[in-house]
Amino acid sequence: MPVSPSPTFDLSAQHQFRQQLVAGLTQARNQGCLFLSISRDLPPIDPLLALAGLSDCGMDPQADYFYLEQPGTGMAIAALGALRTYTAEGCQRFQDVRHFCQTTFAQIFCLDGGHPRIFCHFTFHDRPTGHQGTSASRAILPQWQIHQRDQQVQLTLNCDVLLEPGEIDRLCGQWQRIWEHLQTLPPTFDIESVMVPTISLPNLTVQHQGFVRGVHTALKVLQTGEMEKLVLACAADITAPRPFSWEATLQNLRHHYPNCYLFSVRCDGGSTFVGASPERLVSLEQGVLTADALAGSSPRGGDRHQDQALTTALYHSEKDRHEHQVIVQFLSHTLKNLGLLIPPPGEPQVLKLANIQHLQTLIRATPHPAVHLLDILAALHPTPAVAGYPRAIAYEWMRQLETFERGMYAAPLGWVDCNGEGEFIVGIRSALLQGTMARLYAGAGIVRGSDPEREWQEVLLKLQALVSAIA
Ligand SMILES: C=C(O[C@@H]1C=C(C(=O)O)C=C[C@H]1O)C(=O)O
Repeated sequence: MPVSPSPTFDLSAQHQFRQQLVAGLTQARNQGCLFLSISRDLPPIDPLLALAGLSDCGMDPQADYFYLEQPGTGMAIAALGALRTYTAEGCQRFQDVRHFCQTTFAQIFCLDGGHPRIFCHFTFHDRPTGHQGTSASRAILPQWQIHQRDQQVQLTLNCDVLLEPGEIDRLCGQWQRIWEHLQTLPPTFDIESVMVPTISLPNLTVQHQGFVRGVHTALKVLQTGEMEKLVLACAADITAPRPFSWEATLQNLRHHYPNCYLFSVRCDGGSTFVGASPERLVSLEQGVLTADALAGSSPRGGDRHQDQALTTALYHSEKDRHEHQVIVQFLSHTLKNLGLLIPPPGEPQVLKLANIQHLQTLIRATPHPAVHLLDILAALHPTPAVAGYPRAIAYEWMRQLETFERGMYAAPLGWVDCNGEGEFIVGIRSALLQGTMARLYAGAGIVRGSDPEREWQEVLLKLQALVSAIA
């Protein structure tokens, strides 16, 4: 990906932007590139607010978008519009997406420290059936991107190098409108304008019975020793009097779950997928590769004393420690088999969220230049945290015992950049919103010693957290 030295134009002025765009397009064409990427530093803004308002800047309200934020660390990425899209399905889908990303990055000419990213989302199964129109894998080079890290915010525009003069005018006008929009944003979301959630869970008798039946079957299989863990999930459908808003839902979630990864993406069927996941699958940033082992759960206590008692019980629970260890071992072995160096993982920590707490171990590894992040994804997904172990057997049982299609639930979602760095999270604690309808997902890991009713309570806790945030 060729990169030009940084010019000193002030991109906020439209005529200067035009000059730089035209010069950049020529340079990009001369280098044989197909795309140009221009970036500009922005003053601190709220990236969610920025994305939510971009549709007022002449963007198609149905345009593709992607949002990922971890409020606690100040990381946020928002992308809008699709310049190039790729879809794939089948067992080679991660490798196919890697090939698309590498080819696309090689065709981008980056002006002025530009840092384009490709956003990717996947479904849980590599050939989903009967799902809501979402491709098994989708990778998008966006038109617009806002990236925030350590208080630094950057706006990036990606465009085709073969723009007609009329299209250049249109793009300059759009840049100007977006620039003005970002300048006039209030510093934070106007909480008054956020729709207050008023929905409650529907009657879940059928799900409850089906789930408990599934757990009993799983326990019998676990007893034979043929399987060590199975993750069973369920879906709850909700209808609201007015259409759901992913922006309002995210705003509610970011208040309750600042330590989680908040995400939302438009699916290719027109629905939106939204959630607050505590689980990173894998990230590679500044040369450090990290994968999260997250499993073993307990509710939070009503007061400090009770909460501490629950934390201690979780930490020392043989059943939860075993459930957790299955994942630590799986991640460590899989990364080692890919040729990565891994220091021995430490003892688990307890990750406390608003309503639930989990055992968590961060697995660090030294990346290998020949192993792309998407190859790591291919090897890791689905981990025993969301499928079970051994994977093939867990898969069979999951398909038999779950009566709904997982879609994007529990599947990877994230981004990669031209240096091969990126971050993927696991799309749990999530919902699919389509107009006035929402489908909420939640699951729990079953191991020997699991109690069916307690596991159902865990699922219910996760569903309740979601239902109290969707708006
Ligand atoms: C499957 C889910 O969560 C997973 C299951 C957990 C458990 O059973 O303890 C904990 C975290 C996640 O790995 C979900 O939230 O839907």
